Amino acid sequence: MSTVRIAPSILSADFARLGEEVRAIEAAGADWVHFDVMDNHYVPNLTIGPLVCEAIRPHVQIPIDVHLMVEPVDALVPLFAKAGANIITFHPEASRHVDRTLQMIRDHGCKAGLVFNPATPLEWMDHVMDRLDVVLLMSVNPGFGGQKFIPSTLPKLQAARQRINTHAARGGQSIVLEVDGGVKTDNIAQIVAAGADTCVAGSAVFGAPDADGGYRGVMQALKQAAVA
Ligand SMILES: O=C(CO)[C@@H](O)[C@H](O)COP(=O)(O)O
Repeated sequence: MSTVRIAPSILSADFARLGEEVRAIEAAGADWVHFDVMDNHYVPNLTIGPLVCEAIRPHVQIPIDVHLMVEPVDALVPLFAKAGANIITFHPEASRHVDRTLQMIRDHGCKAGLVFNPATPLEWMDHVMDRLDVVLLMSVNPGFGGQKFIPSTLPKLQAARQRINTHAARGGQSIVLEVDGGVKTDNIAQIVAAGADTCVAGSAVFGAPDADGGYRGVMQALKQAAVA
């Protein structure tokens, strides 16, 4: 079985049963809970905040991976850290001081990461490599679940993987390479081959429940397809 991490995005979960839904994905083998925060300003959609993070925290042991699609960023960092987030990622163009925001996240005891939209250049990474725990490449434009994977993400993943490996070869810390948007059983192998070690999947997971309402079947299918 593959060692790729799967982080189901609860954007596609049943919000009326969120506690049950996150317990079900953990029981099915999910590695992280991916938690999409949208502010109707940086992105057109409006979703969930620290209160919901705090509410689901007691339901799972696995890390909560908070993806901030908000502008500005900094005021939310302490709130999500207090609400039980383990990882906080943000878009560099949404923060006036990227280095400071990364450090702030780490100072609050969370892993820190940058998120790159399809048209955001990877050069944003170069001067903050030593502050990064996660690099998240968006393979759709952020704002909505259920969109189609943008193929130009594949060479971009290879380029990000090269930067991360070069950094590690020079004695730097290890950095997770995560991809988000349109990940399915029929493209996950290519995505992992291009260098991703962590895949967010929203509609692919929550849109394919087992007969008992769990998600073991689809989680297993994604992990198996990742190494096919
Ligand atoms: O952040 C986002 C969208 O902005 C993602 O996390 C999506 O929620 C992933 O959903 P699918 O593309 O897997 O349905």
